[in-house]
Amino acid sequence: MAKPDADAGWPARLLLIGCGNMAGAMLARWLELGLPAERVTVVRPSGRPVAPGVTVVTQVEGPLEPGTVVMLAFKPQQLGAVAPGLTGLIGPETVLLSILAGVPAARLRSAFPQAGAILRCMPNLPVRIGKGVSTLYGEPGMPDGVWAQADALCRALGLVEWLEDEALFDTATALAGCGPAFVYRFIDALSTAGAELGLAPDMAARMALATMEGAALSAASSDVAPAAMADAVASKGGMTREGLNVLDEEDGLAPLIARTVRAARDRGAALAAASQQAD
Ligand SMILES: NC(=O)C1=CN([C@@H]2O[C@H](COP(=O)(O)OP(=O)(O)OC[C@H]3O[C@@H](n4cnc5c(N)ncnc54)[C@H](O)[C@@H]3O)[C@@H](O)[C@H]2O)C=CC1
Ligand SMILES: O=C(O)[C@@H]1CCC=N1
Repeated sequence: MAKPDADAGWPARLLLIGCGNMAGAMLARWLELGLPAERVTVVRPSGRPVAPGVTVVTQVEGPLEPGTVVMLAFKPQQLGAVAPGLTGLIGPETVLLSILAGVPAARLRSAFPQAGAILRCMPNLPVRIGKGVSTLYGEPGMPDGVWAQADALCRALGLVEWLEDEALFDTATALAGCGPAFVYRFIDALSTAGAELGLAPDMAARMALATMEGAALSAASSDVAPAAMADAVASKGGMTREGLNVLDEEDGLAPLIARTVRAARDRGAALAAASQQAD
């Protein structure tokens, strides 16, 4: 796994505004790969320690050093409440990286008009093991150096995909940001189905998880498309085909997942609206 160069790639200072499930996973991975902990400050209302060497404060304090990367990692609905305390500290030397679902760059720009650069990043939880997906979008005209720094930071977390069209950001969020939750549900459903048909629940859980892991890893290391791999499992006249016939019914898995992803995507607009409140 490529990691950012010790000095060129890691930000001179990294300020996390919020450090819950998602930012916590990102930070843990970065620290594991060598991000110097003393460069990191976390703002969190609880003041609870995050990791050895990382400074934790309950309120953001300025001034920020030039070149500070500020990562917004609280809930989108909190933007209106958090922005006023932060906006005066964000200047032309600050890079703002937002992982807030649904919140458009224009909304961030109106909250932080002085920011040197504004990027959106949509990671997912497997970043913790370097197997995440991060979708990135930068405001037009972003300096190359900022692009490269964000790219390197996120590449340390797994796959990186840049979007040119921000209108697709909610779709990318639904697919990859929310995606792990959908996959976890599938694993659970597979396991439950096995248990309902008589397997011991703990055995079914182990088998479902290992099957998902093996299937995903083999698909990732194969040139064959997943749809064709499914057919390769199905022996002619055998058992798999009977199962696939159910999944492939007109109202089977594909339309279900399409509705799932669409519902998640459409929630982005509501989060964008909520982020406008209390401004
Ligand atoms: N959980 C996930 O898989 C993903 C989450 N995201 C985004 O990450 C952001 C955080 O989500 P989670 O980590 O899941 O939520 P979380 O609830 O685990 O973390 C949010 C954190 O923000 C902190 N916070 C609240 N008010 C604050 C304030 N005034 N100043 C500083 N920190 C404050 C809370 O103490 C909490 O630790 C959201 O905007 C979400 O859209 C993005 C991609 C995936
Ligand atoms: O549920 C959410 O809104 C965030 C965005 C992607 C994953 N969690």
